[in-house]
Amino acid sequence: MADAVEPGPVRGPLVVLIGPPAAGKSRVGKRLGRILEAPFIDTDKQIVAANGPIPEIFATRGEAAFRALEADAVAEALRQPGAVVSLGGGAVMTPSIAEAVDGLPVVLLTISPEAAAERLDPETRPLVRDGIGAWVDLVASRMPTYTALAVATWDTSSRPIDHIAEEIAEWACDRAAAAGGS
Ligand SMILES: Nc1ncnc2c1ncn2[C@@H]1O[C@H](COP(=O)(O)OP(=O)(O)O)[C@@H](O)[C@H]1O
Ligand SMILES: O=C(O)C1=C[C@@H](OP(=O)(O)O)[C@@H](O)[C@H](O)C1
Ligand SMILES: [Mg+2]
Repeated sequence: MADAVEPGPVRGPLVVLIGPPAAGKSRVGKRLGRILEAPFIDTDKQIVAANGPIPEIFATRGEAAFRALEADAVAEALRQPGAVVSLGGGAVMTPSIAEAVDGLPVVLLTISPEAAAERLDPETRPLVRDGIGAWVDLVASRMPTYTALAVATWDTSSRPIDHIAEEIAEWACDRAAAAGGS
C-alpha cells in the first residue's frame, strides 16, 4: 500500500472539451456545466471579454497574437478546480496547451463535414471563412493531436446537445468517483 496514491478532491477541471470548430464544444460545455453544477469556462469567451471579437483579433493582431492570448486563457481556466472548460478548436495545436491538458479528462467532440457545413458561421470563425473545404483540411491536420489527447469521444453530428451533455456528465461523475472524488 505504500505506493498507493491517496484519493483526494478534484483539483483540476472535471471535463475539458476539445475538437473541431462547430462540433459543439461551447454549447455542450455550457449544458454540461449546468448538469454538473460546475463552473463553465469557454476560453474563447474569456478572450473576447478582454480583447474584443475573435475575427477582429485575427484581422488586426494576427493569429499568433490570438494563440498567445488563448494560451493564457487556457492556463487560467485550468487553474479553476472542478470546472467544465471548453477550448477553441485550434487551442491544442499550441504545444504548451497540449502539454497542459495531457492527462486531464479531455473529451473530444467530433462532427461530420456535412453537419459542420450546416452549423458553421464564417462571420465568427475566421479560419473557416473559405468554406467547408478549408474546414476539412484543418480538421484532418488536427485530428492526430485531438485523438492523442482525448480520453473519450462523442460524435455530435446528429444528436441533441442535451443527450450528449447528459452522457458526458455521467462519464465525468463515474470518472471522478473512480478517482476518489465525489
Ligand atoms: N448537437 C448539436 N445539434 C445541433 N446543433 C448543434 C449541436 N451542437 C452545437 N450545435 C450548433 O452548432 C453551432 C456551433 O456550436 P458551438 O458550441 O459554438 O461549437 P464549437 O464551440 O465546437 O465551435 C451553434 O450554432 C450550435 O447551436
Ligand atoms: O479552430 C480554430 O482555430 C478556432 C476556433 C474557434 O473556436 P471554436 O472551435 O469554438 O469555434 C476560435 O477559437 C477561433 O476562431 C479559432
Ligand atoms: Mg466554441
